Amino acid sequence: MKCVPCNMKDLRPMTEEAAKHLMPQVSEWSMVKEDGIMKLRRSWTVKSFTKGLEFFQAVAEVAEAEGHHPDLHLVGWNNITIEIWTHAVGGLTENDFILANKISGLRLHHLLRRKAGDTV
Ligand SMILES: C[C@H](O)[C@H](O)[C@H]1CNC2=NC(N)=NC(=O)C2=N1
Repeated sequence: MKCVPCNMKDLRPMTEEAAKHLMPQVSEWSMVKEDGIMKLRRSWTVKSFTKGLEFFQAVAEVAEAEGHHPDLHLVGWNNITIEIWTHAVGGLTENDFILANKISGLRLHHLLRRKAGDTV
């Protein structure tokens, strides 16, 4: 499935209930609510800062192909957190789940720390 443009008139954030229903499809991701905005969030620990940038590059390619863009955080040199939400509607849309799923499908094992707080 592909993302649809976020500026379509009829695009509205999904309800928390609807989002919860979709969560099993992005099982490694969590749903968080921040300032009233629901987001998908996932963290990884990478082997080095440079590997973190490689990780971001791979994610950027998916984001560009979809025309849907995550918030990328690289903090404390090797901790990556990605948040996905639809800025245009201030919440979650199906696009966010599509993007999360595509990011989960990337083969990025070689960039990750073994004893990571995350099992990919
Ligand atoms: C037209 C195009 O789909 C929009 O400008 C997109 C670009 N990427 C986007 N990404 C995200 N995450 N949210 C948006 O609202 C958004 N808008």
